[in-house]
Amino acid sequence: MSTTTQTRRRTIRDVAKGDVPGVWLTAYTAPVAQRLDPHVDVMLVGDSLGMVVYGLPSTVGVTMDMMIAHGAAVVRASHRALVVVDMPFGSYQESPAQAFRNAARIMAETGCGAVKLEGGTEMAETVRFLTQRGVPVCGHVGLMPQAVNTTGGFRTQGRDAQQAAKVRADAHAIAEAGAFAVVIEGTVEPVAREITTSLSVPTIGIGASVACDGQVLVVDDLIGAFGDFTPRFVRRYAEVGAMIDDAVARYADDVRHRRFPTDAQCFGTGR
Ligand SMILES: Nc1nc(=O)c2c([nH]1)NC[C@@H]1CN(c3ccc(C(=O)N[C@@H](CCC(=O)O)C(=O)O)cc3)CN21
Ligand SMILES: CC(C)C(=O)C(=O)O
Ligand SMILES: [Mg+2]
Repeated sequence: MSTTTQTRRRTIRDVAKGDVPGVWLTAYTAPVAQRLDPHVDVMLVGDSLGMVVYGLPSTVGVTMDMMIAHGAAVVRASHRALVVVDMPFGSYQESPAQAFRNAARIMAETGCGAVKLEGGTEMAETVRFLTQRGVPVCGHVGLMPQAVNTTGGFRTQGRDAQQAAKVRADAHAIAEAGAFAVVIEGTVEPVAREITTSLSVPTIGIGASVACDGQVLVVDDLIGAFGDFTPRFVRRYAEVGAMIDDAVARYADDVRHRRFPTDAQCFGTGR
């Protein structure tokens, strides 16, 4: 028996609704997962990796194989946080059976503790099908990036009464179907607050106000490592992009002026 502190990995029971807000962040790679693991409750292997890691214009082109490769890396590099893997576009919308087949493959091949899928009332039957068969599901309502081609852009949801009613109905349907948590993205505060008050499972906000039971962000956004755009809901806690620029510029200058390498970086000079 090890004498070091052994903490078993968080499960969906450990991230239930509570007084202390849940800390969720995306992670796509082993080195990042290793750093986040001590600090967060949940690491989300988000399909945002398509835009952040692969330079795709949206999350629509993300594949099962991409999610599985990154999900497995994040699970390998962590031991404490619950790992949730996004189901990519096209892997679950067809039928509950298709969703189960792909969710089971994600869980078996990554070792993650849960999957997440986007959708509201139309996905409730699928969420019920999965949760009744051993697949913990996190919902995702409000701004649903995989629907970018039907919504015509990444648009905040719930600003008018009709939209607000839809986001509310979506969150309730998914929770009622057995989701252990519901991500609310890009939704105005009154709607997020009402949903949070009326659900028994935690709401996890991203651009959905402090009223939610927890928060999630794309980690590259919060450390300033993603430069293509910065949604209004992001707070930058570091400027890693600028640090990389500076480091690489200095390296390039040193190489061009033969200041790198020096003897300290060599295995023997014969001098
Ligand atoms: N790096 C990154 N961060 C994310 O949060 C993220 C991704 N990628 N990729 C997948 C989706 C796409 N997301 C996005 C993308 C753009 C906006 C955006 O431009 N929003 C505008 C205006 C929205 C409005 O007012 O309707 C903004 O100013 O925030 C928001 C969410 C969130 N997700
Ligand atoms: C931002 C979160 C909620 C997400 O779905 C993702 O990163 O793909
Ligand atoms: Mg996603």
